[in-house]
Amino acid sequence: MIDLLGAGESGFGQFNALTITATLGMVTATLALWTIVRPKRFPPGPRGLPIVGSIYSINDSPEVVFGEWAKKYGDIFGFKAGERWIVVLNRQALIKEAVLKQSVGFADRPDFLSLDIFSDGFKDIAFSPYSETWKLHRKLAHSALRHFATGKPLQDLISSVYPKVEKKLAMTEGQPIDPKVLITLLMYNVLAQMCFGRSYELEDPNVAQWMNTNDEINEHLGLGLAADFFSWAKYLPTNGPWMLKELQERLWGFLRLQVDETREHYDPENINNVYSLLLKAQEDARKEGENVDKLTDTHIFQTIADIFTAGILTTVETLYWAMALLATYPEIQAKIRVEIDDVIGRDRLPTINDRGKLPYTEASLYEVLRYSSIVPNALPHATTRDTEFGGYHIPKGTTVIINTYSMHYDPQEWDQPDKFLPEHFMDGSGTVRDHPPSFLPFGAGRRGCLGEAVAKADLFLIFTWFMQNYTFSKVPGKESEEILKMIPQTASGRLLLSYEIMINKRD
Ligand code: HEM
Repeated sequence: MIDLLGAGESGFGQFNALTITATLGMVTATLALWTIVRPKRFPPGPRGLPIVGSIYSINDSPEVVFGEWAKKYGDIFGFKAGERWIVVLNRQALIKEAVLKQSVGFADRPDFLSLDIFSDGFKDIAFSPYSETWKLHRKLAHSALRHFATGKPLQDLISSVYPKVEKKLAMTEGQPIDPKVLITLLMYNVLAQMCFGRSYELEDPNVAQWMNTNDEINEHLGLGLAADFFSWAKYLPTNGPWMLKELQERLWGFLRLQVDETREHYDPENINNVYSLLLKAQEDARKEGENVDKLTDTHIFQTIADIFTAGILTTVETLYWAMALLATYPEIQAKIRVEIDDVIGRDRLPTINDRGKLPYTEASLYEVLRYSSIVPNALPHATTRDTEFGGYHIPKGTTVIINTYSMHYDPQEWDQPDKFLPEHFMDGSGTVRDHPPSFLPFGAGRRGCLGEAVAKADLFLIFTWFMQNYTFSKVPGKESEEILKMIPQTASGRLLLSYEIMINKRD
């Protein structure tokens, strides 16, 4: 007998299974495709793949990938990275329009998990959202830096470290040296005195440990965490967030010792370092009966951590580039030295008042900042509100990348941008061009670098002192070796790989 019913059931069952599978497939495909449907009037850009977007393309120096996309889609383009829509701004007109003219609209930061972990819940200055709390801390930090990190106090502070550097260099005279350790120790001392009123031996093992931890962070987390782009990734048993927490604890642990010590010796009648000034602000607010929710110990710790870390790492990387460039271009080095010998001579230290009198030296330093572009995409911004920009609509909360590298290497703005030429910053009459239009190494506007003035003064004093007293050259026998090689695969910046040079005292 033919089992009509059974056959019918089985046919119906098969039909049902097929329909369900097909429907599920279609729903999944639609949902997946929906993940890359652009918001209305969003800037054009690469389409990317469902779910992941174009994140797979950002696997090496993002600023280079962005340059390629800008050629294809224009100076403003957008793409999806995991769950995030990202807009990238290129070249000076658009970047300045955003950070200077529409500063508030672009003043937020994205809520990446990595930044959340690093700033103890966005309680620092650099990564916290645009808010009243951020404004308060930025203002406080600004005023503290004005007190302790400008003019004569800064000059005295920096020159107090020179004897330690001289001693160290005397020990390595005639031998190849990787100057990274030396300049980190120099800057560490400067920042420790500025922030905590404390100095360190150049050989202090804690300093070396602090440096290694920073290197580890760059190495393992240079391109951020998966959870920065996929919210569900924080539930995966991967070790990214855990590793970041552990590294952060190590980094902050050491800083905490200095914070506790400074607190122990805190004297409101004698405020002589940045951290004590922040404590005083907290104490005053308490006395006035003000709400100190925005001025907790964690906030103050995070502010000092920002100043300390940003203040050391950025200046060190810039000086590291400067030394490699000087060793590579001895003829530029010789011209700088002639100028310094003429204006300052050899018998006194360079001072902050020498600024403006050394055009070629200053032009060379600006060229180091342009050529190195150590922070090529600034820090990530985000829109504070729905924003009309460049003929497009950028929804509130969109991550925005300011590609300052595109300004610094723009062939329409610079003659031979790929070359290291101090003349880029000189005008025809021998005067330094300190604000050329396509130059923004510190960002600008609301979120511009808090330490720009400090960094420029630090760099001027240290660079000039080194040039006045030492020569930099490639290691004999290795003259043809390239030392300007960058660490690949990192979003932490354009950082150089380790190198060795000769640093010899001038006769
Ligand atoms: C060569 C040295 C330096 C360079 C190239 C540099 C560059 C930058 C850049 C590009 C930004 C991001 C701007 C933006 O997002 O639009 C930034 C932010 C910042 N920098 Fe610097 N910086 C340097 C030195 C310093 C120093 C010495 C300090 C502290 C003493 C400092 C503290 C900060 C802070 C706190 C922020 C975050 C500002 C905010 O979000 O409100 N930087 N810096």
